[in-house]
Amino acid sequence: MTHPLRLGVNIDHVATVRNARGGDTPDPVRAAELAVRGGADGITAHLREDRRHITDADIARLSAALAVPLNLEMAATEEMLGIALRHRPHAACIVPEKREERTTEGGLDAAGQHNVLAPMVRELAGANIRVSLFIEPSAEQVAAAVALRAPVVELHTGRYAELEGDAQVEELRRLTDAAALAAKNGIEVHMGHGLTFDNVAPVAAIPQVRELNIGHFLVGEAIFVGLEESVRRMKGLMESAR
Ligand SMILES: CC(=O)[C@@H](O)[C@H](O)COP(=O)(O)O
Ligand SMILES: NCC(=O)COP(=O)(O)O
Repeated sequence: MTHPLRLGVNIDHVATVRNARGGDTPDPVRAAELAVRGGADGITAHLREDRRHITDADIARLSAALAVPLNLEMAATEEMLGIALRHRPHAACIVPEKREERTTEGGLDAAGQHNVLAPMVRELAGANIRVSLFIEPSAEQVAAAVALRAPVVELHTGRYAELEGDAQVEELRRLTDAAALAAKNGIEVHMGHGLTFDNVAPVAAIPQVRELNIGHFLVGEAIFVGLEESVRRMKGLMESAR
């Protein structure tokens, strides 16, 4: 059975533009509302340790204002766990962070960080927060998510987005295989990072995928057509691919 495919719109880079001048505009909350009008099923926001874009105040305002689920992306730290437990978003996605990175460069090493992640997953789940692990599309990392009893994985599509030709086809096969393995083990499958109008369809066509999280491209496209329209077009491409 092919489930309906949800779109989570990541509004990090609305905050990037806002922070460029240190003012209040463009407002990420207004962006979230426009994304929802365009068909977003949820909003994703990454509160990075360095607060380079989304801030603690943004998370508080989004938590109060959103009519759709908030997916908080967070590093596996005590600080971020405390913030998540305080705001209790619908979902929390644990992602790797490296200070010097320009953007997320890969998935969480769930296999190598089992002992760090296990109590965090338990505490978030105990607070009725749907926990997701942002991992590479590999059997090892899917097995680690099973061992951690994570209800959701988000498979990293950044490599797929960067590759071309046969290498991209091979990465799509890795994503397809990892999605099937995760679903077979009762884990809900999401995907995200680097997805665009041009590359989303083959990912959206993977039957086990329940949610795509897309941000940077949509915010960039919004400069030309507006965020509501860029979200609407992405949603249409996702629905046509199913
Ligand atoms: C985890 C992921 O792929 C993105 O959602 C993440 O937010 C990327 O970090 P930046 O938004 O800072 O590029
Ligand atoms: N987890 C992926 C996400 O939220 C958005 O990633 P991107 O589309 O900004 O690359």
